[in-house]
Amino acid sequence: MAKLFRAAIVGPPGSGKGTISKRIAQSFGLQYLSGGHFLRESLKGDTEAGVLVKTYVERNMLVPDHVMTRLMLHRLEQLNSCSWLLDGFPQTLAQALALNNLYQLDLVISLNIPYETLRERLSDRWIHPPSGRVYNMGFRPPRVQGKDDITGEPLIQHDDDKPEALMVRLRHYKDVAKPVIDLYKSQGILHSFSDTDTDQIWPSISSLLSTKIHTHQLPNTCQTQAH
Ligand SMILES: Nc1nc2c(ncn2[C@@H]2O[C@H](COP(=O)(O)OP(=O)(O)O)[C@@H](O)[C@H]2O)c(=O)[nH]1
Ligand SMILES: Nc1ncnc2c1ncn2[C@@H]1O[C@H](COP(=O)(O)OP(=O)(O)O)[C@@H](O)[C@H]1O
Repeated sequence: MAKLFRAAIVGPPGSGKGTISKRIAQSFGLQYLSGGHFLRESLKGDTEAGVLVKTYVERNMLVPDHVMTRLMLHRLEQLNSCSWLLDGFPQTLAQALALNNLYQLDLVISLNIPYETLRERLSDRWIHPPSGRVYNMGFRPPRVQGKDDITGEPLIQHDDDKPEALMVRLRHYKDVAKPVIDLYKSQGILHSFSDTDTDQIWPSISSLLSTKIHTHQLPNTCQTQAH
C-alpha cells in the first residue's frame, strides 16, 4: 500500500489555514479535516456531543481537550486509509500529545501572520455555514454580494470574528499554541511561514509539499466511512 501522508496546519484565527488547506487538499489530494468546521457540524444534530460542544463554541472557548480529542480521533479512525491534513486541531499540548500517541505526523505548517493583518481579514470574513465555504469581501468576494457562489444561500459572519471576541481569541491562542509549536519543532517536522499575504506564502508551501509528497504514491481512492 502507498505510504500515507499526515500533516497539520497551525496558526492564529484568520492566518489563512482554511484557505491554504483547501489549496493543499486540491493540489495534493489530501483529505482535509477542519476542527472548527467539524465542531460546527456536530452542533447541527441534537446529539449529546453537540449539546456539550455548543456552550463552548458559542463563547469562543476551546472545547475541553478530552471532548475535542475524542471527537477528532474518532473521525480520524474513519479516515484510516487516507492521507490527511488537519486544520485547527491540535490546538493545545494535550491534544497534540493524544494525536501523537496514535499518529506520527510527517509535517506541520505554522503560519506567522502579523496581528493587524489578522484583524483586518477577520472583520471581512463571511462564510456559508452548510458547506464551510469562506469568503472575504476584499480578497475573495462572492460573485453576488452576501450570497454563496454555488447555492445562492445567504452568507453569515461568525460572532467570534467580531473585534472584541477576536482579541480574546488571539490572546488565548498565543498562550496555548506555544507548547504545541515547541513540540513539533523538537520533532523536526515544523515549517514556519511568515508573510502578510496567502498568495506570497503559497508557492513556498507548494514547493515544500512537492518535495515531501509524491502524488503518484498517494492512494487515489481514500475510503472514508460514514460519521
Ligand atoms: N486580504 C487577504 N485576505 C485573506 C488572505 N488569505 C486569506 N484571506 C481571508 O482571510 C480570512 C481568514 O482566512 P481563513 O483561511 O479562514 O483563516 P483561518 O481562520 O486560519 O482558517 C478569510 O476571509 C480569507 O478569505 C490574504 O492573503 N489576503
Ligand atoms: N482544537 C480545538 N480544541 C477545542 N476547541 C476548538 C478547537 N478547534 C475549534 N474549537 C472550537 O470551535 C470554535 C470555532 O473554531 P474556529 O477555529 O474559529 O473555526 P474556523 O476554522 O471556522 O475558524 C472555537 O471558538 C472553539 O470553541
